[in-house]
Amino acid sequence: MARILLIDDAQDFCLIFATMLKRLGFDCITSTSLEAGLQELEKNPFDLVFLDVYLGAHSGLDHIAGVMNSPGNPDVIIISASGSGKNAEEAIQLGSWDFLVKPVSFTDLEKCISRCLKHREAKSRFIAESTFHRGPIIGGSPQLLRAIQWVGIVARSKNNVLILGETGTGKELFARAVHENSERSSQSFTVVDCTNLPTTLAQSILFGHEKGTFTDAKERREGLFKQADGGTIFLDEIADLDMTIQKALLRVLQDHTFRPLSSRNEVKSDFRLVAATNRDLPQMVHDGTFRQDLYYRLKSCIINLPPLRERVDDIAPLAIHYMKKICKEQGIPKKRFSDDYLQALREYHWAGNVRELINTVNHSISNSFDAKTLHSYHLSRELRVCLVKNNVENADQKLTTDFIQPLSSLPDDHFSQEELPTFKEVRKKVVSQLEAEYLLELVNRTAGDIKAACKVAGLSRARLYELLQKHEIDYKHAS
Ligand SMILES: Nc1ncnc2c1ncn2[C@@H]1O[C@H](COP(=O)(O)OP(=O)(O)OP(=O)(O)O)[C@@H](O)[C@H]1O
Repeated sequence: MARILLIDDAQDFCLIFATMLKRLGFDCITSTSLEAGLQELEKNPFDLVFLDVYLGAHSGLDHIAGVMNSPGNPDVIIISASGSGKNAEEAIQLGSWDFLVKPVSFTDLEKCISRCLKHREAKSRFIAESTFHRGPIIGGSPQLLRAIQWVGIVARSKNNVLILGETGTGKELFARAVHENSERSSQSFTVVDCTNLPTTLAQSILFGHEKGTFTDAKERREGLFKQADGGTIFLDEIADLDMTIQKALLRVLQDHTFRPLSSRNEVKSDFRLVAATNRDLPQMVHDGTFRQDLYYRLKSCIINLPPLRERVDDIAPLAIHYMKKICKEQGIPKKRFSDDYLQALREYHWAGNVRELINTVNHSISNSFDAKTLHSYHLSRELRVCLVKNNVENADQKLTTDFIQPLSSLPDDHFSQEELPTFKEVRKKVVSQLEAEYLLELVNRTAGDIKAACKVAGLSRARLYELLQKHEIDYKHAS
């Protein structure tokens, strides 16, 4: 029987809800606070979680992803006393199955639960039956596994696919996975980098041309859409296509036919389109730089790739995999990772995602010479500055000596006194050293430009002057 949890701070509602579910034949566990609910989720896997929006100081909406990533990967239904359209939209965008407004009628509740559980069952049957080849995709975080599951489902359909994610999240890797797991896997996978497609030649590169169409057209050219016949065409960075090509593409997507430049005949191609972008397409549609009709055509099947900072569990396996690969390529023995190195990787924000992580590991390997173990001091200066800055800002919440020590060695005499200093004294000393280290780097990087320094550091001019004075740093004579 399905396991259902309700997290709602209204005790009387919990009672009524549990009674309604009992009448529907379900046992429902109820938690009257978010904390209690999250603990309940860690104890036992659930199939379905009803989550209130206003939970004391918390918003249920902020915890949809967390709940969905808990053991059993439950589906989430948001339940709220206020029927705010904005909340409903946000809930669905964040992955909630439905949005119910209190009071919920017995019939609506029954319908909603039965649909959700039926869909959940069908999905798990489908996943159990399908064999998904993840190829070179590394990682086991719940967020990544969910994306992989979805790729498995999407790959078997015939739909066009749109992959969304920040730069370096693996959009091309996932596009290949869609192809490799589809019935077209034995056919070609054609990659088009729309960013580097020269506008004047784009039509001819994509759709082909006849001999003599323009001065350099010495031969007839087939075009990439024809080459992809039977296979998959991957349009990377589709947002960079110019408006004329967007219009032509829309037609090609509708009919799967097109006319090469200067040709009298239409050409047919049975391709499957997978497109990707790291841009905000709805915003581009709003700004008039991306065609709305094309966007609607593309968005029927979307794969969202989460950024690396939201799936911290993938960082170590990825780093280890790429460390082994790089060492093998360079013909050197494998390196070990110290705890402080892995901890530093976990703390960083990875704006460039997996691509940046690979470059970082590569840099650390070169920087470690013949050392067998990588430590945080083998990381690039830029990354260490970011970490130090982060650390200073969050010093009060997460100051722990084992994390700070590798980033910035403690003062030499830190534990040399006979008596162990108080935690407060050590903290003050270490924070002060980190501040000085950061400020020196800041001043050097901004070449003494105080305005730029304030912007980078996110500090007011007065606060920055105060800190510079405290550490006796002369910003005017930065090297
Ligand atoms: N989950 C993963 N497992 C293994 N390697 C990965 C993973 N995700 C990304 N990579 C690697 O990271 C690098 C960047 O990935 P990819 O080119 O697919 O990103 P992208 O999202 O298409 O980036 P961009 O938007 O900049 O084109 C590649 O070397 C890819 O192999």
